[in-house]
Amino acid sequence: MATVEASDSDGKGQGAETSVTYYRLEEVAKRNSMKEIWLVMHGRVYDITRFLNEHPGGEEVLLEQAGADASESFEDVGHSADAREMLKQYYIGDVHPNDLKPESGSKDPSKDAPCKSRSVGSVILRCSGRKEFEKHESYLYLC
Ligand code: HEM
Repeated sequence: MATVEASDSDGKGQGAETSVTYYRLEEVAKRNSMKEIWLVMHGRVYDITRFLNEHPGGEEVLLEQAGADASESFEDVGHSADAREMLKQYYIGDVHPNDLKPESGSKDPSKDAPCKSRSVGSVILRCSGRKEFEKHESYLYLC
């Protein structure tokens, strides 16, 4: 696990610092039981232990994905915007850049290029697997 500090990316911040915690996939994989269950979705790590009993789709499907990347199964179900909003409260950090894989299923070869992660000043720029900018807290994610 690693924590990286970064300042506000728009430069208009009040000097407030935020940090992101990176988890290795190896570490996530250990959280695979009802006692502690973590999932990876789109490069982000979620501790969904307290959500297990509340999931409208049941705990079984979550246990099947425990400790692993559940992005595809989550998208296959066609979860609502509400479900995506709920996710935020379980977010605990990002997958370590060295463990990031390009998202598969894209027919566009340009999207299959290996993901890059780099630091520009105090801002972490990271491939999100999509050709668009995405602002998350004070980080800019791009491909
Ligand atoms: C923490 C992550 C997740 C959250 C917050 C979440 C949330 C929800 C919510 C709110 C619903 C109700 C329907 C909707 O609003 O879309 C739902 C249904 C469902 N979810 Fe999840 N879900 C998560 C992960 C997963 C995963 C990884 C799977 C894996 C297959 C899954 C499978 C299902 C299924 C099968 C249903 C029932 C769909 C139906 O009855 O039509 N969910 N989930």
